[in-house]
This record gives sequence, structure tokens and C-alpha cells, in this order.
Amino acid sequence: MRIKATKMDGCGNSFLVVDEMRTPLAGFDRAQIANALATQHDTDGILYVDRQQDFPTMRIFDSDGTEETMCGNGLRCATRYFRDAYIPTDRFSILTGDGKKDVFVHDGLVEVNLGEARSYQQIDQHLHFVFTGVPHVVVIGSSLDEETARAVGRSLREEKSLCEFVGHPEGVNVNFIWRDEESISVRTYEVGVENITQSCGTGSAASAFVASRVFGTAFPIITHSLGGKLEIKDNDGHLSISGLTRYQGKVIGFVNTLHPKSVSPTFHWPRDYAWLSM
Ligand SMILES: N[C@H](CCC[C@H](N)C(=O)O)C(=O)O
Repeated sequence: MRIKATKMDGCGNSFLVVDEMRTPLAGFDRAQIANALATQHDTDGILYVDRQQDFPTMRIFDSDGTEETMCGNGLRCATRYFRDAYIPTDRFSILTGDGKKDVFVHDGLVEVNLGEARSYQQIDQHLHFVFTGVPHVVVIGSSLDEETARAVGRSLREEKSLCEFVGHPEGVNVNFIWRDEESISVRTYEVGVENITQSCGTGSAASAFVASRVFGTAFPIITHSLGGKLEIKDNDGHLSISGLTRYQGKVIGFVNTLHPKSVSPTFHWPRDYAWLSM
């Protein structure tokens, strides 16, 4: 089967947007499709965008085919996609695995509100945990190269006792942060991608949250990653991330999958998209 998708990135964190309003996938194995497409097009994840009772929705699958509840940079790309393709307003909301998120396009940037940082705990002098839609460990240290971040990130992500201790035996993302004058630098090892990515939105938000507590850094906080910078704001306890998104072009992916044997009748939405002028 052939699947059309749009390649995008948010600060270098790369995704394929698969538009299920144009390519209905009910009954197909989205995990298998995600794994195949991410491998063919070298992306960190796949974003399935759709509508549910007239509400824009986004599902995120990592490149290994696991589904996650949230992805900050993915949500920023999905926001831009919905705004440009369907929703002629700059402020709306998108339903995600972590609930409804308010999103905002302004001054060429895309800002998404991730909600409150949850389950914060200090594990030891240098190690913190916080949930910003997905679980993040934040390691406070000094500047380190990509190779070291990858090696240490992988070993922490694979440390069963740590993952169980923070309540996420399935694995945690690991962020290394250090102070960078008024801002912070972040390198994130992402579970599901099993590598350092160019940027991680929820990881940058988690890192800023920890930096504000540990270093006393005042919001808004600029985070620098390999792929660029994000601005993290604290709006009455709700963290938002803002930064650039880019289109990389249209692509086609191939998946060796059979059509599902029986699918509940697929309802094809009318193409007038009047619902989107909310
Ligand atoms: N890159 C994403 C986070 C994905 C996290 C995911 N890899 C996980 O399995 O938790 C972001 O921008 O927030």
C-alpha cells in the first residue's frame, strides 16, 4: 500500500504527517505503518491527524512503532498543518493522547500549551523527574558532546530500577541540561527513537521547569538544542513551548500490509471542510 504524507520538522525534530481525513486508515496497523514510513524517510515519528466529532486530533507514533501520549514538537507541526490546510484561525485546540491542548500560531512561530508539569520529583542531587505529557528524566551537569549524551542517555533509559522508581517501566526520555548564560542547553535521548534527537519539545519544557527550580532561572526560558531554540513560558502553571516549524515536502511511503479483512463502514467526511471554520 502507498501512503502520502507531508514531511515537517520542529527545530529539527522530524515527522511525517499522515492526514487520515484524506487517507483513512481505520483497521490498518498504524504502528507497522509508522515504523515503515519513519525508516524510509528517516524521521523521528509519525503524526496521524484526523477529526473526531468535528475536533482536530493528533496521534503520535515513534519511529519504532510505539504510540506515545504526547509530543511537543509534533504538536507544533500538527498545529501548522491544520492551520494551513483546514483551520483559518490562529488559535484553536487539538485533541491528543494527553488531552485537549490549546495551540497558537503567531509571528511565524507555533506555540502549544502542554498544561501543567506533573509528578515532579528530585531523585538525587543531579537527577530530576517530571511528566510533561510523556515522562522525562532531567540530568543537571555541564556541557557534553552528542556521543556521550547518547551513551549515557541510553544506559539511563535502559536502567530498569530508575524507570520503575519513577513509575514508567516502559522507559523514560533522558535530558541533559546545562546553564548557558541566561538560557539553558538541552540534549534529549528519546525513548522510541532510541537516539538523541535534534530537539524535543516536552523534554525542553521539562528541562526549563527543572532549571527554574534548581537554578532559579526566570520564565520565559530559552532552551538551545542541536536543532535550534525553543521559548518556554509559564502561564499560571501551564507550560507552553514556542518555536519554528518547517515543511520539508510531500513524500510517499510504502507499507507491505494487507487490507484489513473487515472494517466497520468507513464514513467519508464531506470535503467542504466547513466544520473547520470554528
Ligand atoms: N519529541 C517529542 C517527545 C517524544 C517523546 C517520545 N519519544 C517518547 O517516547 O516519550 C517532543 O517534541 O516532545
